[in-house]
Amino acid sequence: MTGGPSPRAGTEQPDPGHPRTETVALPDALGRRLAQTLHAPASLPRFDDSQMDGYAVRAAETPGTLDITAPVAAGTVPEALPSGCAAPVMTGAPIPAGADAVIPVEATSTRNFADTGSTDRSSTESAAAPQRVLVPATSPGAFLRRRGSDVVHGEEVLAAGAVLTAAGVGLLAAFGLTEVDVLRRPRALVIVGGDEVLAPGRDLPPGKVYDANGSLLAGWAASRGLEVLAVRLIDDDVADFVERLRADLSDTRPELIITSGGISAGRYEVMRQGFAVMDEITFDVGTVAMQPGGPQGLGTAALPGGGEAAVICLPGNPVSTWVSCEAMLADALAEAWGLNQPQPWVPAQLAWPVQPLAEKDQLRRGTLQHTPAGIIAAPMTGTSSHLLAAAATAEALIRVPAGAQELPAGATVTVRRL
Ligand SMILES: Nc1nc2c(c(=O)[nH]1)N[C@H]1C(S)=C(S)[C@@H](COP(=O)(O)OP(=O)(O)OC[C@H]3O[C@@H](n4cnc5c(N)ncnc54)[C@H](O)[C@@H]3O)O[C@H]1N2
Ligand code: MOO
Repeated sequence: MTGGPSPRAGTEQPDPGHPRTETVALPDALGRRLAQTLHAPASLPRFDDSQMDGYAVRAAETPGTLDITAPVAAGTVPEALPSGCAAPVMTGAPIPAGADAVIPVEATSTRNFADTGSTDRSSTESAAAPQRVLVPATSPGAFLRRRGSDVVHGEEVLAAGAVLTAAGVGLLAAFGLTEVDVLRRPRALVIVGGDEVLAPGRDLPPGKVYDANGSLLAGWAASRGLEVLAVRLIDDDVADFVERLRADLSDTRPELIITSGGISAGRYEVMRQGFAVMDEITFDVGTVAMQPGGPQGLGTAALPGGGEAAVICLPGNPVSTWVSCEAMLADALAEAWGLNQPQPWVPAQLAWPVQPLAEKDQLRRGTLQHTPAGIIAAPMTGTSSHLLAAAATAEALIRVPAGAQELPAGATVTVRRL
């Protein structure tokens, strides 16, 4: 089995029941994708300003001794600079008309504004403040930040679909924006369970286990850029599962359904048995040549009134579920919906010998050490898919390709940092 959810262009509207974009407040826009191309609504900087705490001068009047005018604080509008004068300007302050360069204060006879006189922004009076300053030679444009030198009004700054980084969010705020239109996150429904699986927080009768996968999948899906609509914890009652899923298809209208467990060869395989009786679901289950994460299901669910959801069924062992997400589903989401790219697979050298499986790639959990010679990958002891505690300390997946021969220490494998 290859692939993931049926690929769709990142901006396509899969469900007519939901708008393609939404408006979010700026801090919440981090990591979201822009709905429309952004053209700069203003030039940045908005005015010529000073790059340094220093003196605004006419370059042609340097070097020399100049009269000191009133200081120019950031956030004020200065008088024009008379000839023969130097205006103290603070970083970010507008440049007085007539000045064409700034000389950092430490390059002048003043050395440091902090020790010279009043902190009253409007005051020109100070017993300690010198009246004249000796400045070195400079040239026009020195230490000036020209209006529009970052971006010019009307210029394209970010393309539709671009992921907003922290710098991107800061840029929107610098333009004075408080909210932005972003592409809606694909809507995911998580279904986990089995008769033995109970929600954490309750007493645990003998033979039962707490649901690890609901939280695991919900957290992982949100971190990959999905909107998690709900986490449904079901038991092995097939009729109940079908009824609840039909209600969810109608009410929550997911674009992706991620299930965990209930798909292998047992007597009680609720997902597999439930999907089989639902006409609105096409579904196939098979095995990929990978351990953990062998059993996998893939399908689609038709939504009432139009639209469809991709159905991804992951094996129930917690490490199998998790490894399936990190090694396959992340790539499928990036390809299908343009969500964040997972870490690349990169070469590394085994820290110690490893015996591969004969016919399946094995995804060992391990730690990485970065050395001048490259990355050393140390696989953890134990390969079984119930070893969640070990997985929780892993830094990387280590792909050990199928083969008969033991791989010696130093053999090259590929690793994906988690
Ligand atoms: N005869 C065969 N048996 C099994 C095969 C096979 O090929 N033939 N494959 C094995 C492999 S590999 C895996 S992986 C599992 C996958 O089984 P299911 O996806 O059907 O998962 P379950 O049987 O429901 O559960 C497996 C295991 O995981 C625990 N589990 C399930 N859900 C949760 C949860 N939400 N939180 C915590 N733990 C969970 C469950 O209790 C079981 O221990 O099948 C093998 N068997
Ligand atoms: O593939 Mo199962 O996931 O080995 O445990």
